[in-house]
Amino acid sequence: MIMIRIGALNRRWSTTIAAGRWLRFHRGATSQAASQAPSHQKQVAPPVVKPFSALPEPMKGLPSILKYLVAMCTGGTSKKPRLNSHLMMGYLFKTYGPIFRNKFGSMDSVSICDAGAAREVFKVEGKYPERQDIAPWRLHREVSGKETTVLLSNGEKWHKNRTVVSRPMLRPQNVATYVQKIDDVASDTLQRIQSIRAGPDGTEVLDLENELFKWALESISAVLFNERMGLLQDNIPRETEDFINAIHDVFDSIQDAMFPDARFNMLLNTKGWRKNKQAWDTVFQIGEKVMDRQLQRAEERLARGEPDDDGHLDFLSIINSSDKLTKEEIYANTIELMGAAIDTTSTTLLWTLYQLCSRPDLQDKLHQEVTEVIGQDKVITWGHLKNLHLFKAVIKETLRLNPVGFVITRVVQEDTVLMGYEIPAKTTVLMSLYDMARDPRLFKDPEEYRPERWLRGSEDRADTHPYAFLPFGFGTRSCVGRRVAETELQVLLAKIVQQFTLKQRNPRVIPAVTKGLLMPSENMDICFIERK
Ligand code: HEM
Repeated sequence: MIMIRIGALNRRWSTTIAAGRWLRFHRGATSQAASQAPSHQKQVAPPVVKPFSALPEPMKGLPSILKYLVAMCTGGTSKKPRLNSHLMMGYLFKTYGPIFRNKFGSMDSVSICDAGAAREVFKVEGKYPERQDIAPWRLHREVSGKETTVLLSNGEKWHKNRTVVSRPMLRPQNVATYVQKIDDVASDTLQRIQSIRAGPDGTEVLDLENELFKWALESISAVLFNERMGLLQDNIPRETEDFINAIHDVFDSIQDAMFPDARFNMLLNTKGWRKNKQAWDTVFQIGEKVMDRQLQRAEERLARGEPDDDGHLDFLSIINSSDKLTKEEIYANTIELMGAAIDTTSTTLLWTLYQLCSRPDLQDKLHQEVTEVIGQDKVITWGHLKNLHLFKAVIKETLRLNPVGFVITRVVQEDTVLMGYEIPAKTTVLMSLYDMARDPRLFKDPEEYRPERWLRGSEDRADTHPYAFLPFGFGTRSCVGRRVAETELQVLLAKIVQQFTLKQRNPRVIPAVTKGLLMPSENMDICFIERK
């Protein structure tokens, strides 16, 4: 058992009370801690804090392999059994309450579904916040001698890489210079959507998931290298196709390579591990080739004293000129950004289009907004984006109900107390965005897709607990591609709404499955019908 000083506990308890007060004030208490909070501070004895070992623990004592099999069976939306972590977590929260401990192979973590407790976690994330180890990805770097950088490293190493990468990715002045490239790609994507529509009435995009995936990869390549990969043409180069498939596999294999234990899977060379390794090998092999070509071009341009094609420096040239990173670190950072940029952004757009299909009234409102803000302009600019308020609200609402990264994780750096339990330093805490979004104490009518709740001045507007909605994470370790992702999403969505109305061929609810990220479980058969 971990010994914690009483003074430190009291201090933390008062912050838990503050979080609880917010919630009771707004919609009633959400956490156990809050519900136990005393009404007259003076007369009340310090609350009893339970030890770590008292945390509810599903399937306590069962071997990991058995737990894994049971977990596979609770993830029953897809045809074959698979580990649908978001469903499993939801089931466990319902059964064991908003906090429980999970021991799985070498992993020992605590899961929470409580905004006040999430706030407490971030208070002790430390100077160099750490996420849950993505062991299969890290182990691949270890065995192949590749660097871990902004996504996968920790401590001072992470900080050094993050500092270099943040500037070109997050500073609004820099992101504004990417809008033209993002707009170019979106225009080509729109043309492609128009030309490949098929199905009985010629309006359906048959493999929309893959088409949006190509859009996201084409967009991020334009931002990172200032190079178009040619993905929106009919005949894609073989190598590019391999790259796309490999990026898919990186996510698709993550659960099979991670559970019940990543190192064990590596040693046994299981199917999941082999798929993960092969995918990363391909991503590095092709990615490094593209970067070599780009760096050489950039150096030649520099030697001739010429700026970039459009007068701006691309991401790769900026980080290459920083002198703070080795060539291997530059490669690994860029590849990690690409890996993090593609499925996340394309799936978010896919979920948004799906949600819009059941809200024709909302499509009309979006059309009205885009007409007012952009009018007949062909190119969408940074200035336009500032005024697309409903578009922003729509994307936020998608990320509330369908957060592609459905849990945020942190390794707490100090002993703390969460919802009345001692949590020792170095414990990994998983915060479920998916379950918080469905909690009626945090969101009114939580299951309803209602973007209006995010609009200032709207009747539906309600205060949201600041830690209940974190689709891009929190603090210094939050998503470094957030601005780029939001820009890409707003620009393509605006162009789609300008030209089409959206309908599902067979309207139905599409459940999510977890393939590393929260993905649709089946093809959505969305039709793009030309607006009159
Ligand atoms: C809708 C799209 C996206 C979503 C929902 C999303 C979400 C997230 C989340 C939840 C995290 C973890 C944050 C945390 O632990 O606090 C993250 C980290 C990260 N994201 Fe994104 N992301 C998106 C797009 C992108 C794009 C386009 C890029 C690259 C251009 C990117 C690059 C990264 C990187 C490098 C990290 C790790 C940052 C670090 O550890 O310092 N993401 N993202």
